[in-house]
Amino acid sequence: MPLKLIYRGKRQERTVTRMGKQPLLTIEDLQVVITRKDKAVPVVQQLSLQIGQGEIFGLVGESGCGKTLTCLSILNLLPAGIVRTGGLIQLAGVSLNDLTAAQWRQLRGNRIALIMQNPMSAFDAIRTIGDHFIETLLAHGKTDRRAAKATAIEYLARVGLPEPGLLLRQYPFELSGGMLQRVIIAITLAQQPDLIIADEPTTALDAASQVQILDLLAAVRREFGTSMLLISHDLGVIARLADSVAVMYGGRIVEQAAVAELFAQPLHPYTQSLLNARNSIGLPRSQRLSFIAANEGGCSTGGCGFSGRCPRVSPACRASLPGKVTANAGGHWVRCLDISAAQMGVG
Ligand SMILES: Nc1ncnc2c1ncn2[C@@H]1O[C@H](COP(=O)(O)OP(=O)(O)OP(=O)(O)O)[C@@H](O)[C@H]1O
Repeated sequence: MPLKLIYRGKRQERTVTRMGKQPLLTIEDLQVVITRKDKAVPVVQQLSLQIGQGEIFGLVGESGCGKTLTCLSILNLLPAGIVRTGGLIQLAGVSLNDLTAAQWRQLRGNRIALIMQNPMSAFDAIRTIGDHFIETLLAHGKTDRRAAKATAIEYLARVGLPEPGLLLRQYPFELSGGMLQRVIIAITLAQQPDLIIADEPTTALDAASQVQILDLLAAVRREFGTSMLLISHDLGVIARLADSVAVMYGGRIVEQAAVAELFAQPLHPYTQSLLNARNSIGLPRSQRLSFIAANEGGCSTGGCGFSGRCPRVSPACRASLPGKVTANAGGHWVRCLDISAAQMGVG
């Protein structure tokens, strides 16, 4: 069932400013470290990105490259033993660096909402969908219980869930994974956040539910103008939804571009391997164009983190970290020493 949305107030203004010049989220030089056996191991380094109003920004990379810790840094929700040691994070031009605990509580959900990978883990098994929905709205100071129930019914219907009144009385185990993810999206939308962070929102779902949830997120952006940071290890998901994409490897962004540009002209050898691996899904392993081994995690502190696996490696790659090279127009850049002038569109 399609979203039937009526623009009101704040929402209407947001749609008008969609894809405008002022970035909604700015991250500059984010650094995150894990303490392991009294040693600080960097796991996210030099990470900078901007997400525009109404933009869907994809962050892609294999397991352990630092995608989730980047999201949790934005929400100040890093687990114990993992700390942000540097970087600036701004929402609509306002720094989030020095917020109090109360300000963070206010910001989460109301301004920035998180949709996680496994919808079941977001629910308490002994509480109904209605308990979750209504208490979330009340906790964010939106309204009284009666009005919260009416809002819950309205938003459950908007995300295409049938019989929302009945649904409020059901328990999480009575719903499929796809339905629970819809409930989470409904709860998220009811709080009218400026930014949704969707961390692998379809990974735990069956194939049919995956497509439905991706279509729903596309409709949310179209109808509400909400900006999104979409995390995925799957380039197919990014291609379907995102406007721009950053490719992460070993805790760093190694390439960034508009989605169409990245797919048409991937420059970093790691991005090329990711695309080749995707194109060869379904073929026997021996016939695949390439196969990428799992990343051990942690950032390289010497040369390029991909140098150990790179087919185009040179001694210089192991000696120093490649800087950002701007390629073509439209904000496409890459961290690689082996980029020719022709590839950069200047030769
Ligand atoms: N709670 C934790 N304690 C210790 N190390 C952690 C913790 N969470 C993440 N890490 C480590 O930090 C690095 C980055 O992890 P992160 O979860 O951000 O990766 P990811 O790209 O999101 O991977 P995945 O797709 O598997 O979730 C990895 O080496 C991971 O092992």
